[in-house]
Amino acid sequence: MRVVTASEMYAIDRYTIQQIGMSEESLMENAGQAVATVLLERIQPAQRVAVLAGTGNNGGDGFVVARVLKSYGYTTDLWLIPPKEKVKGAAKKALEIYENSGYEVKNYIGNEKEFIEQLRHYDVIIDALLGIGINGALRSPYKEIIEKVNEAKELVVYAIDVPSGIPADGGAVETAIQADVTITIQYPKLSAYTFPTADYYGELIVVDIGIPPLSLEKNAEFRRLWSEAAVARTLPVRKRSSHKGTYGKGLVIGGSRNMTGAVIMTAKAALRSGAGLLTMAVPDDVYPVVATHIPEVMYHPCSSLNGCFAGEIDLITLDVDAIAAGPGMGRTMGAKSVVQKVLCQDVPVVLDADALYFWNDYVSIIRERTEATILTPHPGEMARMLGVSIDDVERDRFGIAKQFAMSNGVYLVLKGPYTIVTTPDGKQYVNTSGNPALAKGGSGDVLTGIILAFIMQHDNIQEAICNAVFVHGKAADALVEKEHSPMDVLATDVIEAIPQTLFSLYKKGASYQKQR
Ligand SMILES: NC(=O)C1=CN([C@@H]2O[C@H](COP(=O)(O)OP(=O)(O)OC[C@H]3O[C@@H](n4cnc5c(N)ncnc54)[C@H](O)[C@@H]3O)[C@@H](O)[C@H]2O)[C@@H](O)CC1
Ligand SMILES: Nc1ncnc2c1ncn2[C@@H]1O[C@H](COP(=O)(O)OP(=O)(O)O)[C@@H](O)[C@H]1O
Ligand SMILES: [K+]
Repeated sequence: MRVVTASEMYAIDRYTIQQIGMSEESLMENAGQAVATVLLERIQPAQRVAVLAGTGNNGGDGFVVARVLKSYGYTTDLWLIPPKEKVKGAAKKALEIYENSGYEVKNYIGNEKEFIEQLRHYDVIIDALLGIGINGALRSPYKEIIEKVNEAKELVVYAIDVPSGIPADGGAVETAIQADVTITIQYPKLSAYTFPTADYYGELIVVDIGIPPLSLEKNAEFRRLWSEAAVARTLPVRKRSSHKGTYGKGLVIGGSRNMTGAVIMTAKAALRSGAGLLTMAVPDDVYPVVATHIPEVMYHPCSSLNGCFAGEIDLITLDVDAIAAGPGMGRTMGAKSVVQKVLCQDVPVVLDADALYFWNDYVSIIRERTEATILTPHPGEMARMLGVSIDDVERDRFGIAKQFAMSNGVYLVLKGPYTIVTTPDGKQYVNTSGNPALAKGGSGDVLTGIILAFIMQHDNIQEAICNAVFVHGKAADALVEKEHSPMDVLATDVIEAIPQTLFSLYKKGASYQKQR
Protein backbone atom coordinates (compact mmCIF):
# COMPACT_ATOMS: atom_id res chain seq x y z
CA MET A 1 0.00 0.00 0.00
CA ARG A 2 1.44 3.36 -1.04
CA VAL A 3 1.15 6.58 1.00
CA VAL A 4 0.81 9.98 -0.72
CA THR A 5 0.93 13.70 -0.02
CA ALA A 6 -2.00 15.95 -0.88
CA SER A 7 -0.17 17.48 -3.83
CA GLU A 8 0.71 14.01 -5.15
CA MET A 9 -2.95 13.01 -4.84
CA TYR A 10 -4.01 16.07 -6.83
CA ALA A 11 -1.37 15.27 -9.48
CA ILE A 12 -2.59 11.66 -9.60
CA ASP A 13 -6.19 12.85 -10.06
CA ARG A 14 -5.16 15.32 -12.77
CA TYR A 15 -3.14 12.71 -14.64
CA THR A 16 -6.00 10.22 -14.44
CA ILE A 17 -8.41 12.77 -15.84
CA GLN A 18 -6.20 14.48 -18.44
CA GLN A 19 -3.88 11.69 -19.62
CA ILE A 20 -5.85 8.54 -18.94
CA GLY A 21 -9.19 10.03 -19.84
CA MET A 22 -11.39 9.13 -16.89
CA SER A 23 -13.77 11.96 -16.09
CA GLU A 24 -13.73 13.77 -12.74
CA GLU A 25 -17.42 12.91 -12.38
CA SER A 26 -16.76 9.19 -12.79
CA LEU A 27 -13.95 9.31 -10.20
CA MET A 28 -16.27 11.03 -7.76
CA GLU A 29 -19.02 8.52 -8.46
CA ASN A 30 -16.52 5.65 -7.90
CA ALA A 31 -15.31 7.30 -4.68
CA GLY A 32 -18.83 7.78 -3.33
CA GLN A 33 -19.87 4.26 -4.32
CA ALA A 34 -16.78 2.71 -2.74
CA VAL A 35 -17.30 4.64 0.51
CA ALA A 36 -21.00 3.74 0.52
CA THR A 37 -20.20 0.04 0.10
CA VAL A 38 -18.20 0.16 3.35
CA LEU A 39 -20.94 2.13 5.09
CA LEU A 40 -23.70 -0.25 4.02
CA GLU A 41 -21.82 -3.09 5.71
CA ARG A 42 -21.39 -1.14 8.93
CA ILE A 43 -24.49 0.99 9.46
CA GLN A 44 -27.68 -0.68 10.67
CA PRO A 45 -30.83 0.13 8.66
CA ALA A 46 -32.53 1.42 11.82
CA GLN A 47 -29.83 4.01 12.46
CA ARG A 48 -30.39 7.65 11.56
CA VAL A 49 -27.68 9.09 9.36
CA ALA A 50 -26.61 12.65 8.59
CA VAL A 51 -24.21 13.41 5.76
CA LEU A 52 -22.50 16.77 6.29
CA ALA A 53 -21.22 18.14 2.98
CA GLY A 54 -18.85 21.06 2.34
CA THR A 55 -18.09 23.11 -0.78
CA GLY A 56 -15.40 21.03 -2.42
CA ASN A 57 -15.06 17.56 -3.91
CA ASN A 58 -15.08 15.99 -0.45
CA GLY A 59 -18.63 17.33 -0.24
CA GLY A 60 -19.14 15.85 -3.74
CA ASP A 61 -18.26 12.40 -2.41
CA GLY A 62 -20.81 13.09 0.33
CA PHE A 63 -23.60 13.77 -2.21
CA VAL A 64 -22.97 10.40 -3.87
CA VAL A 65 -22.89 8.62 -0.48
CA ALA A 66 -26.14 10.28 0.62
CA ARG A 67 -27.83 9.24 -2.64
CA VAL A 68 -26.71 5.61 -2.30
CA LEU A 69 -27.76 5.39 1.36
CA LYS A 70 -31.16 6.89 0.57
CA SER A 71 -31.71 4.56 -2.37
CA TYR A 72 -31.02 1.63 -0.03
CA GLY A 73 -33.75 2.95 2.23
CA TYR A 74 -31.57 4.35 5.01
CA THR A 75 -33.01 7.30 6.95
CA THR A 76 -30.49 9.86 5.78
CA ASP A 77 -30.37 13.66 5.86
CA LEU A 78 -27.99 15.54 3.62
CA TRP A 79 -26.89 18.79 5.24
CA LEU A 80 -25.31 21.19 2.78
CA ILE A 81 -23.11 23.56 4.75
CA PRO A 82 -22.18 26.28 2.21
CA PRO A 83 -24.72 28.16 0.07
CA LYS A 84 -25.66 25.96 -2.89
CA GLU A 85 -24.19 28.36 -5.48
CA LYS A 86 -20.73 27.81 -4.02
CA VAL A 87 -20.75 24.15 -5.09
CA LYS A 88 -18.91 23.85 -8.42
CA GLY A 89 -17.67 21.34 -11.00
CA ALA A 90 -18.04 17.61 -10.41
CA ALA A 91 -19.50 18.21 -6.95
CA LYS A 92 -22.23 20.41 -8.45
CA LYS A 93 -23.03 17.62 -10.91
CA ALA A 94 -23.21 15.06 -8.07
CA LEU A 95 -25.57 17.37 -6.18
CA GLU A 96 -27.78 17.71 -9.28
CA ILE A 97 -27.93 13.92 -9.64
CA TYR A 98 -28.88 13.66 -5.97
CA GLU A 99 -31.69 16.18 -6.38
CA ASN A 100 -32.84 14.75 -9.72
CA SER A 101 -33.20 11.41 -7.92
CA GLY A 102 -35.93 13.05 -5.86
CA TYR A 103 -33.95 13.59 -2.69
CA GLU A 104 -34.10 16.66 -0.48
CA VAL A 105 -31.21 18.87 0.62
CA LYS A 106 -31.20 20.48 4.05
CA ASN A 107 -29.46 23.86 3.96
CA TYR A 108 -27.39 24.66 7.01
CA ILE A 109 -27.48 28.40 6.37
CA GLY A 110 -30.69 29.77 7.79
CA ASN A 111 -31.36 26.52 9.70
CA GLU A 112 -28.46 26.50 12.12
CA LYS A 113 -30.70 26.01 15.17
CA GLU A 114 -32.52 23.09 13.55
CA PHE A 115 -29.18 21.49 12.71
CA ILE A 116 -28.02 21.67 16.33
CA GLU A 117 -31.40 20.40 17.49
CA GLN A 118 -31.34 17.50 15.00
CA LEU A 119 -27.78 16.48 15.85
CA ARG A 120 -28.81 14.62 18.99
CA HIS A 121 -31.37 12.58 17.04
CA TYR A 122 -28.78 11.09 14.68
CA ASP A 123 -26.83 7.90 15.30
CA VAL A 124 -24.27 8.25 12.53
CA ILE A 125 -22.49 11.24 10.99
CA ILE A 126 -20.78 11.04 7.61
CA ASP A 127 -18.14 13.75 7.53
CA ALA A 128 -17.84 15.06 3.97
CA LEU A 129 -17.07 18.61 5.07
CA LEU A 130 -13.45 19.07 4.03
CA GLY A 131 -10.90 16.81 2.39
CA ILE A 132 -7.32 17.29 1.32
CA GLY A 133 -8.08 20.78 -0.02
CA ILE A 134 -8.16 22.47 3.37
CA ASN A 135 -6.17 25.65 3.52
CA GLY A 136 -5.23 27.49 6.73
CA ALA A 137 -7.22 27.63 9.94
CA LEU A 138 -10.82 26.40 9.86
CA ARG A 139 -13.31 29.10 8.98
CA SER A 140 -16.86 29.56 10.19
CA PRO A 141 -19.19 27.69 10.16
CA TYR A 142 -17.00 24.56 9.79
CA LYS A 143 -15.24 25.14 13.10
CA GLU A 144 -18.51 25.38 15.08
CA ILE A 145 -20.05 22.40 13.30
CA ILE A 146 -17.01 20.21 13.94
CA GLU A 147 -16.96 21.22 17.61
CA LYS A 148 -20.65 20.30 17.96
CA VAL A 149 -20.12 16.92 16.29
CA ASN A 150 -17.14 16.17 18.54
CA GLU A 151 -19.15 17.12 21.63
CA ALA A 152 -21.87 14.57 20.76
CA LYS A 153 -19.93 11.57 22.03
CA GLU A 154 -22.67 9.02 21.30
CA LEU A 155 -22.49 9.69 17.55
CA VAL A 156 -20.54 7.27 15.38
CA VAL A 157 -18.52 9.40 12.98
CA TYR A 158 -17.27 8.19 9.60
CA ALA A 159 -14.93 10.63 7.86
CA ILE A 160 -14.54 10.54 4.09
CA ASP A 161 -10.93 10.63 2.87
CA VAL A 162 -9.53 12.53 5.91
CA PRO A 163 -11.11 13.77 9.14
CA SER A 164 -12.21 17.31 8.26
CA GLY A 165 -9.88 19.93 9.65
CA ILE A 166 -6.64 17.99 9.69
CA PRO A 167 -3.86 19.00 7.31
CA ALA A 168 -3.57 16.08 4.84
CA ASP A 169 0.23 16.00 5.07
CA GLY A 170 0.28 16.19 8.88
CA GLY A 171 1.10 19.04 11.25
CA ALA A 172 -0.55 20.90 14.08
CA VAL A 173 -4.31 20.55 14.54
CA GLU A 174 -6.54 23.17 16.10
CA THR A 175 -10.02 21.78 15.48
CA ALA A 176 -10.82 18.63 13.50
CA ILE A 177 -13.37 15.86 13.31
CA GLN A 178 -12.58 13.09 15.75
CA ALA A 179 -13.56 10.16 13.57
CA ASP A 180 -14.37 6.63 14.66
CA VAL A 181 -13.59 5.42 11.17
CA THR A 182 -11.94 7.19 8.25
CA ILE A 183 -12.59 5.85 4.78
CA THR A 184 -9.71 7.07 2.68
CA ILE A 185 -9.91 7.39 -1.08
CA GLN A 186 -7.41 5.27 -3.07
CA TYR A 187 -4.22 5.95 -1.06
CA PRO A 188 -3.69 6.87 2.59
CA LYS A 189 -2.28 10.35 3.12
CA LEU A 190 0.80 11.19 5.23
CA SER A 191 -1.30 12.50 8.10
CA ALA A 192 -2.55 8.97 8.84
CA TYR A 193 1.01 8.12 9.97
CA THR A 194 2.13 11.26 11.79
CA PHE A 195 1.01 12.76 15.08
CA PRO A 196 -1.15 14.42 16.28
CA THR A 197 -3.14 13.97 13.03
CA ALA A 198 -3.21 10.15 13.16
CA ASP A 199 -5.15 10.35 16.43
CA TYR A 200 -8.13 11.88 14.57
CA TYR A 201 -8.53 9.02 12.07
CA GLY A 202 -9.90 6.24 14.26
CA GLU A 203 -9.90 3.03 12.21
CA LEU A 204 -8.48 3.58 8.73
CA ILE A 205 -10.09 1.89 5.74
CA VAL A 206 -8.74 2.47 2.23
CA VAL A 207 -11.08 2.12 -0.76
CA ASP A 208 -10.05 1.71 -4.38
CA ILE A 209 -11.74 4.06 -6.83
CA GLY A 210 -10.16 2.61 -9.96
CA ILE A 211 -7.22 4.98 -10.46
CA PRO A 212 -4.70 3.06 -12.61
CA PRO A 213 -1.26 2.37 -11.01
CA LEU A 214 0.38 4.32 -13.85
CA SER A 215 -1.04 7.56 -12.44
CA LEU A 216 0.64 6.77 -9.12
CA GLU A 217 3.97 5.83 -10.68
CA LYS A 218 4.05 9.05 -12.72
CA ASN A 219 3.10 11.39 -9.91
CA ALA A 220 4.17 10.14 -6.49
CA GLU A 221 7.44 9.52 -4.73
CA PHE A 222 8.10 6.00 -3.48
CA ARG A 223 6.57 5.71 -0.04
CA ARG A 224 4.83 2.55 1.11
CA LEU A 225 3.57 0.66 4.13
CA TRP A 226 5.59 -2.35 5.26
CA SER A 227 3.08 -4.89 6.47
CA GLU A 228 3.00 -8.45 7.73
CA ALA A 229 2.56 -9.86 4.23
CA ALA A 230 5.74 -8.10 3.07
CA VAL A 231 7.65 -9.49 6.03
CA ALA A 232 6.38 -13.04 5.59
CA ARG A 233 7.35 -12.84 1.91
CA THR A 234 10.89 -11.59 2.51
CA LEU A 235 12.11 -13.35 5.66
CA PRO A 236 15.20 -15.34 4.74
CA VAL A 237 14.97 -19.11 4.53
CA ARG A 238 17.66 -21.12 6.29
CA LYS A 239 19.38 -23.63 4.01
CA ARG A 240 19.78 -27.18 5.29
CA SER A 241 23.50 -26.99 4.52
CA SER A 242 24.01 -23.81 6.56
CA HIS A 243 26.32 -23.41 9.54
CA LYS A 244 26.79 -20.65 12.13
CA GLY A 245 29.11 -18.69 9.84
CA THR A 246 26.38 -18.52 7.19
CA TYR A 247 24.39 -16.17 9.41
CA GLY A 248 27.12 -13.72 10.14
CA LYS A 249 29.66 -12.82 12.73
CA GLY A 250 28.18 -9.83 14.49
CA LEU A 251 29.75 -7.38 16.88
CA VAL A 252 27.83 -5.35 19.46
CA ILE A 253 29.76 -2.43 20.93
CA GLY A 254 28.45 -0.60 23.97
CA GLY A 255 28.14 -0.43 27.72
CA SER A 256 29.67 1.73 30.38
CA ARG A 257 29.73 1.73 34.18
CA ASN A 258 26.33 3.48 34.45
CA MET A 259 24.67 1.51 31.67
CA THR A 260 25.42 -2.17 31.49
CA GLY A 261 21.92 -3.39 30.59
CA ALA A 262 21.49 -1.78 27.18
CA VAL A 263 24.24 -3.68 25.42
CA ILE A 264 23.11 -6.95 26.99
CA MET A 265 19.63 -6.45 25.60
CA THR A 266 21.00 -5.62 22.16
CA ALA A 267 23.08 -8.79 22.15
CA LYS A 268 20.25 -11.01 23.43
CA ALA A 269 17.87 -9.60 20.82
CA ALA A 270 20.45 -10.23 18.08
CA LEU A 271 20.86 -13.86 19.13
CA ARG A 272 17.10 -14.38 19.36
CA SER A 273 16.83 -12.90 15.85
CA GLY A 274 19.21 -15.37 14.27
CA ALA A 275 22.75 -13.95 14.47
CA GLY A 276 25.13 -16.85 13.78
CA LEU A 277 27.99 -15.73 16.00
CA LEU A 278 28.05 -12.76 18.28
CA THR A 279 30.80 -10.89 20.09
CA MET A 280 30.28 -8.11 22.60
CA ALA A 281 32.92 -5.39 22.89
CA VAL A 282 32.58 -3.64 26.26
CA PRO A 283 34.91 -1.55 28.43
CA ASP A 284 36.97 -4.02 30.51
CA ASP A 285 35.78 -2.28 33.72
CA VAL A 286 32.24 -3.55 33.11
CA TYR A 287 33.17 -6.86 31.48
CA PRO A 288 32.75 -8.96 34.69
CA VAL A 289 29.20 -7.65 35.13
CA VAL A 290 28.16 -8.08 31.52
CA ALA A 291 29.80 -11.47 31.01
CA THR A 292 27.54 -13.30 33.46
CA HIS A 293 24.41 -12.64 31.42
CA ILE A 294 24.64 -14.40 28.06
CA PRO A 295 26.38 -17.75 27.77
CA GLU A 296 26.07 -17.83 23.97
CA VAL A 297 28.11 -14.69 23.34
CA MET A 298 31.86 -14.11 22.99
CA TYR A 299 33.57 -11.11 24.56
CA HIS A 300 36.06 -8.53 23.52
CA PRO A 301 36.93 -6.40 26.56
CA CYS A 302 38.38 -3.03 25.55
CA SER A 303 40.54 -0.65 27.57
CA SER A 304 38.52 1.53 29.98
CA LEU A 305 38.72 5.06 31.24
CA ASN A 306 36.51 5.81 34.24
CA GLY A 307 34.23 2.90 33.40
CA CYS A 308 33.82 3.93 29.74
CA PHE A 309 35.61 3.06 26.51
CA ALA A 310 39.10 4.60 26.53
CA GLY A 311 39.06 4.72 22.70
CA GLU A 312 40.89 1.58 21.62
CA ILE A 313 39.31 -1.43 19.89
CA ASP A 314 41.08 -4.10 17.85
CA LEU A 315 38.68 -4.54 14.95
CA ILE A 316 41.24 -6.22 12.67
CA THR A 317 41.56 -9.30 14.94
CA LEU A 318 37.81 -9.51 15.39
CA ASP A 319 37.04 -9.94 11.66
CA VAL A 320 33.27 -9.40 11.76
CA ASP A 321 30.52 -9.19 9.11
CA ALA A 322 28.45 -6.40 10.71
CA ILE A 323 28.67 -4.09 13.70
CA ALA A 324 26.14 -2.36 15.94
CA ALA A 325 27.52 0.39 18.17
CA GLY A 326 26.00 2.71 20.70
CA PRO A 327 23.79 1.15 23.38
CA GLY A 328 24.87 2.40 26.80
CA MET A 329 28.21 3.52 25.42
CA GLY A 330 28.27 6.96 27.04
CA ARG A 331 29.09 10.26 25.41
CA THR A 332 32.82 10.34 26.00
CA MET A 333 35.79 11.09 23.76
CA GLY A 334 36.72 7.41 24.07
CA ALA A 335 33.32 6.33 22.75
CA LYS A 336 33.68 8.81 19.89
CA SER A 337 37.04 7.39 18.96
CA VAL A 338 35.68 3.81 18.98
CA VAL A 339 32.79 4.81 16.69
CA GLN A 340 35.19 6.53 14.29
CA LYS A 341 37.22 3.31 14.08
CA VAL A 342 34.05 1.30 13.51
CA LEU A 343 33.02 3.56 10.63
CA CYS A 344 36.33 2.87 8.89
CA GLN A 345 35.48 -0.85 8.67
CA ASP A 346 34.19 -2.19 5.37
CA VAL A 347 31.12 -3.88 6.82
CA PRO A 348 27.54 -2.72 7.43
CA VAL A 349 27.34 -0.62 10.59
CA VAL A 350 24.33 0.22 12.77
CA LEU A 351 24.70 3.34 14.93
CA ASP A 352 22.22 3.87 17.75
CA ALA A 353 21.84 5.89 20.94
CA ASP A 354 25.16 7.33 22.21
CA ALA A 355 26.88 6.46 18.92
CA LEU A 356 24.74 9.17 17.32
CA TYR A 357 25.82 11.83 19.80
CA PHE A 358 28.93 13.04 17.95
CA TRP A 359 27.15 12.92 14.62
CA ASN A 360 28.89 16.01 13.22
CA ASP A 361 32.27 14.36 13.72
CA TYR A 362 31.20 11.28 11.76
CA VAL A 363 29.44 12.82 8.75
CA SER A 364 32.45 13.07 6.47
CA ILE A 365 33.56 9.47 7.19
CA ILE A 366 30.02 8.17 6.70
CA ARG A 367 29.63 9.88 3.33
CA GLU A 368 32.78 8.08 2.12
CA ARG A 369 31.65 4.62 3.24
CA THR A 370 30.81 2.00 0.63
CA GLU A 371 29.05 -0.47 2.95
CA ALA A 372 25.65 0.36 4.45
CA THR A 373 25.41 2.74 7.40
CA ILE A 374 22.18 2.42 9.35
CA LEU A 375 21.21 5.13 11.83
CA THR A 376 18.34 4.58 14.29
CA PRO A 377 17.53 7.91 15.97
CA HIS A 378 14.36 8.59 17.93
CA PRO A 379 12.90 12.05 17.20
CA GLY A 380 14.94 13.64 20.03
CA GLU A 381 18.20 12.29 18.61
CA MET A 382 17.18 13.26 15.08
CA ALA A 383 16.43 16.81 16.25
CA ARG A 384 19.81 17.12 17.93
CA MET A 385 21.64 15.76 14.89
CA LEU A 386 19.94 18.35 12.70
CA GLY A 387 20.06 21.23 15.17
CA VAL A 388 16.27 21.68 15.06
CA SER A 389 13.48 21.18 17.60
CA ILE A 390 11.67 17.88 18.16
CA ASP A 391 8.48 19.61 16.99
CA ASP A 392 10.22 20.47 13.72
CA VAL A 393 11.04 16.80 13.23
CA GLU A 394 7.57 15.57 14.14
CA ARG A 395 5.88 18.11 11.88
CA ASP A 396 7.68 16.79 8.81
CA ARG A 397 8.95 13.30 9.64
CA PHE A 398 8.77 12.07 6.07
CA GLY A 399 10.44 15.11 4.52
CA ILE A 400 13.19 15.39 7.10
CA ALA A 401 13.99 11.67 7.00
CA LYS A 402 14.22 11.65 3.23
CA GLN A 403 16.43 14.70 3.02
CA PHE A 404 18.73 13.34 5.72
CA ALA A 405 19.08 9.82 4.30
CA MET A 406 19.74 11.03 0.77
CA SER A 407 22.19 13.79 1.62
CA ASN A 408 24.27 11.51 3.86
CA GLY A 409 23.89 8.26 1.91
CA VAL A 410 22.54 6.33 4.91
CA TYR A 411 19.65 4.08 5.81
CA LEU A 412 17.69 6.09 8.33
CA VAL A 413 15.32 4.47 10.84
CA LEU A 414 13.36 7.39 12.27
CA LYS A 415 11.72 5.75 15.27
CA GLY A 416 8.38 6.36 16.94
CA PRO A 417 4.85 5.14 16.27
CA TYR A 418 4.94 4.38 12.50
CA THR A 419 8.72 4.22 12.31
CA ILE A 420 9.90 5.37 8.88
CA VAL A 421 12.76 3.53 7.18
CA THR A 422 14.38 5.62 4.43
CA THR A 423 16.97 4.21 2.03
CA PRO A 424 19.93 6.23 0.69
CA ASP A 425 18.05 6.66 -2.61
CA GLY A 426 15.06 8.16 -0.80
CA LYS A 427 12.56 5.31 -0.83
CA GLN A 428 10.42 5.28 2.31
CA TYR A 429 8.76 2.43 4.18
CA VAL A 430 6.29 3.01 7.00
CA ASN A 431 6.15 0.34 9.71
CA THR A 432 2.70 -0.90 10.65
CA SER A 433 3.38 -2.79 13.89
CA GLY A 434 4.05 -1.64 17.46
CA ASN A 435 2.17 0.00 20.29
CA PRO A 436 2.81 2.28 23.29
CA ALA A 437 4.08 -0.66 25.35
CA LEU A 438 7.36 0.09 23.56
CA ALA A 439 7.49 3.57 25.06
CA LYS A 440 9.93 2.44 27.73
CA GLY A 441 13.71 2.60 28.17
CA GLY A 442 15.49 -0.29 26.46
CA SER A 443 13.08 -0.76 23.53
CA GLY A 444 15.50 0.90 21.14
CA ASP A 445 18.39 -1.29 22.30
CA VAL A 446 16.34 -4.37 21.44
CA LEU A 447 15.58 -3.01 17.98
CA THR A 448 19.28 -2.43 17.32
CA GLY A 449 20.01 -6.08 18.06
CA ILE A 450 17.28 -7.31 15.72
CA ILE A 451 18.53 -5.03 12.94
CA LEU A 452 22.10 -6.29 13.38
CA ALA A 453 21.00 -9.92 13.17
CA PHE A 454 18.74 -9.33 10.17
CA ILE A 455 21.24 -7.44 8.04
CA MET A 456 23.57 -10.44 8.36
CA GLN A 457 20.87 -12.83 7.17
CA HIS A 458 19.01 -10.96 4.43
CA ASP A 459 20.44 -10.31 0.97
CA ASN A 460 18.63 -6.99 0.77
CA ILE A 461 19.46 -4.37 3.43
CA GLN A 462 16.17 -2.48 3.09
CA GLU A 463 14.17 -5.67 3.60
CA ALA A 464 16.39 -6.60 6.55
CA ILE A 465 15.79 -3.26 8.30
CA CYS A 466 12.07 -3.09 7.55
CA ASN A 467 11.58 -6.67 8.72
CA ALA A 468 13.53 -5.98 11.92
CA VAL A 469 11.43 -2.90 12.70
CA PHE A 470 8.26 -4.88 12.02
CA VAL A 471 9.28 -7.87 14.17
CA HIS A 472 10.21 -5.53 17.05
CA GLY A 473 6.77 -3.88 16.97
CA LYS A 474 4.95 -7.15 16.38
CA ALA A 475 6.62 -8.75 19.39
CA ALA A 476 5.26 -5.91 21.52
CA ASP A 477 1.83 -6.34 19.88
CA ALA A 478 1.86 -10.05 20.72
CA LEU A 479 2.56 -9.22 24.38
CA VAL A 480 -0.39 -6.85 24.76
CA GLU A 481 -2.73 -9.15 22.86
CA LYS A 482 -2.45 -11.63 25.70
CA GLU A 483 -1.08 -11.57 29.23
CA HIS A 484 0.40 -8.04 29.27
CA SER A 485 -1.00 -4.55 29.64
CA PRO A 486 0.68 -1.75 27.65
CA MET A 487 2.04 -0.50 30.98
CA ASP A 488 3.98 -3.48 32.29
CA VAL A 489 5.93 -4.63 29.24
CA LEU A 490 9.72 -4.55 29.71
CA ALA A 491 12.26 -4.42 26.92
CA THR A 492 13.40 -7.87 28.03
CA ASP A 493 9.81 -9.12 27.57
CA VAL A 494 10.00 -7.90 23.98
CA ILE A 495 13.13 -10.04 23.47
CA GLU A 496 11.30 -13.05 24.91
CA ALA A 497 8.41 -12.43 22.51
CA ILE A 498 10.65 -12.52 19.44
CA PRO A 499 10.47 -16.35 19.13
CA GLN A 500 6.66 -16.51 18.95
CA THR A 501 6.63 -13.55 16.56
CA LEU A 502 9.13 -15.12 14.18
CA PHE A 503 7.37 -18.47 14.51
CA SER A 504 4.07 -16.98 13.41
CA LEU A 505 5.66 -14.96 10.58
CA TYR A 506 7.50 -18.03 9.31
CA LYS A 507 4.27 -20.00 9.32
CA LYS A 508 2.56 -17.27 7.30
CA GLY A 509 5.43 -17.22 4.81
CA ALA A 510 5.78 -21.00 4.63
CA SER A 511 3.75 -21.57 1.47
CA TYR A 512 5.65 -18.82 -0.28
CA GLN A 513 9.01 -20.10 0.90
CA LYS A 514 8.31 -23.61 -0.36
CA GLN A 515 7.78 -22.26 -3.86
CA ARG A 516 11.27 -20.70 -4.00
N1 LIG B 1 -10.73 14.00 -8.91
C1 LIG B 1 -10.64 14.38 -7.68
O1 LIG B 1 -10.04 15.42 -7.40
C2 LIG B 1 -11.26 13.56 -6.63
C3 LIG B 1 -11.39 14.11 -5.34
N2 LIG B 1 -12.00 13.45 -4.37
C4 LIG B 1 -12.37 14.10 -3.10
O2 LIG B 1 -12.11 15.46 -3.19
C5 LIG B 1 -11.41 15.91 -2.04
C6 LIG B 1 -10.58 17.09 -2.43
O3 LIG B 1 -11.45 18.03 -3.03
P1 LIG B 1 -11.18 19.59 -3.04
O4 LIG B 1 -9.89 19.87 -3.69
O5 LIG B 1 -12.39 20.21 -3.62
O6 LIG B 1 -11.00 19.97 -1.53
P2 LIG B 1 -12.02 19.92 -0.29
O7 LIG B 1 -13.16 19.05 -0.54
O8 LIG B 1 -11.16 19.64 0.86
O9 LIG B 1 -12.59 21.39 -0.23
C7 LIG B 1 -11.78 22.51 -0.38
C8 LIG B 1 -12.69 23.71 -0.24
O10 LIG B 1 -13.03 23.85 1.11
C9 LIG B 1 -12.99 25.21 1.50
N3 LIG B 1 -11.95 25.39 2.52
C10 LIG B 1 -10.61 25.21 2.38
N4 LIG B 1 -9.96 25.47 3.52
C11 LIG B 1 -10.90 25.83 4.41
C12 LIG B 1 -10.85 26.24 5.77
N5 LIG B 1 -9.70 26.32 6.43
N6 LIG B 1 -12.00 26.54 6.39
C13 LIG B 1 -13.17 26.46 5.76
N7 LIG B 1 -13.28 26.08 4.45
C14 LIG B 1 -12.17 25.78 3.79
C15 LIG B 1 -12.67 26.01 0.27
O11 LIG B 1 -13.89 26.44 -0.27
C16 LIG B 1 -12.00 25.00 -0.65
O12 LIG B 1 -12.22 25.27 -2.00
C17 LIG B 1 -10.66 14.71 -1.56
O13 LIG B 1 -10.34 14.80 -0.19
C18 LIG B 1 -11.62 13.60 -1.89
O14 LIG B 1 -12.56 13.45 -0.84
C19 LIG B 1 -12.71 12.24 -4.69
O15 LIG B 1 -13.98 12.62 -5.09
C20 LIG B 1 -12.05 11.44 -5.75
C21 LIG B 1 -11.74 12.21 -6.97
N1 LIG C 1 3.90 4.74 21.19
C1 LIG C 1 4.66 3.90 20.47
N2 LIG C 1 4.12 3.13 19.51
C2 LIG C 1 4.88 2.30 18.78
N3 LIG C 1 6.22 2.16 18.94
C3 LIG C 1 6.82 2.90 19.87
C4 LIG C 1 6.09 3.81 20.68
N4 LIG C 1 6.97 4.41 21.53
C5 LIG C 1 8.19 3.90 21.26
N5 LIG C 1 8.11 2.99 20.27
C6 LIG C 1 9.26 2.24 19.68
O1 LIG C 1 10.14 1.85 20.73
C7 LIG C 1 11.50 2.10 20.38
C8 LIG C 1 12.07 3.15 21.35
O2 LIG C 1 13.39 3.45 21.01
P1 LIG C 1 14.26 4.47 21.86
O3 LIG C 1 13.50 5.72 22.08
O4 LIG C 1 15.58 4.56 21.19
O5 LIG C 1 14.38 3.69 23.24
P2 LIG C 1 15.62 3.48 24.20
O6 LIG C 1 16.67 4.45 23.81
O7 LIG C 1 15.10 3.75 25.55
O8 LIG C 1 16.01 2.07 24.01
C9 LIG C 1 11.47 2.53 18.93
O9 LIG C 1 11.62 1.42 18.09
C10 LIG C 1 10.07 3.13 18.77
O10 LIG C 1 9.62 3.08 17.45
K1 LIG D 1 -13.78 14.68 5.43
